[in-house]
Amino acid sequence: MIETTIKNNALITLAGTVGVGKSTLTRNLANALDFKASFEKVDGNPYLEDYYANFKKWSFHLQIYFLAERFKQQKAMFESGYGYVQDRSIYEDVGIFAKLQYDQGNMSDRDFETYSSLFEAMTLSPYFPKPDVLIYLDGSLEKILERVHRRGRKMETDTPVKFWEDLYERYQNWINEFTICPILRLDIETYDSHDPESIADIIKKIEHMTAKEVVLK
Ligand SMILES: Nc1ncnc2c1ncn2[C@@H]1O[C@H](COP(=O)(O)OP(=O)(O)O)[C@@H](O)[C@H]1O
Ligand SMILES: Nc1ncnc2c1ncn2[C@H]1C[C@H](O)[C@@H](COP(=O)(O)O)O1
Repeated sequence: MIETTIKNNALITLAGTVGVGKSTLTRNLANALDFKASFEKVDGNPYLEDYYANFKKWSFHLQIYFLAERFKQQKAMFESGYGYVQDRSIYEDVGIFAKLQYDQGNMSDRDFETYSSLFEAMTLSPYFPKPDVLIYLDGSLEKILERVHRRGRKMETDTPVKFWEDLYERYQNWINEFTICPILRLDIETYDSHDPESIADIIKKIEHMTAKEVVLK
């Protein structure tokens, strides 16, 4: 565990496209800070494989499932008083994934409106505070695809590269418009998640971003 000035009830959220390294960094940052880690569960997701096989049929079901999971996750974090590193933000679900499928005609107007109003109602609840910082992981698409293939989830490696290119481009646009909380951008070529010095360096950056303003008397 590292000595830090980051408040022990902080919420640090990681964002970035599939395979960029969120789960790995979430785990290592949480360990170093002695924070809890909140992961997005892929194993046991009842829709994910069907979704990749048929976006049109399963997009709405999958999004509702992710929202429900996210809600339970947020509630658990709220009730335990935070001190969490969170693997992926809810803002990506709606702003990137659901929107992508809607724009490509895989979610109807009616389904997208139902989904969006549910999302808005949820985020108005006290379970959804703004993160203290959002760490955005970025890198070249080539490097990210290499990681997706190394990890080897078949449903992802079988998905045409066009989908990953589209997702990647949407992420670039989304983060440039994101204003909900402070953003720490990290280039994945500049750190090693398994190296304690890299993690310490990232923690220093978070400290700078979350430091309270010093009031001079
Ligand atoms: N800093 C890193 N250097 C090299 N490989 C990494 C690094 N971080 C993650 N990986 C690898 O990349 C793949 C995707 O990482 P993961 O953390 O599962 O990404 P995400 O949660 O963003 O989908 C995994 O095989 C993981 O071991
Ligand atoms: N909201 C989502 N819609 C569609 N697919 C999603 C959503 N959230 C996550 N996913 C997918 C993308 C990956 O295949 C897995 C896990 O994501 P990862 O970035 O590897 O943590 O779920």
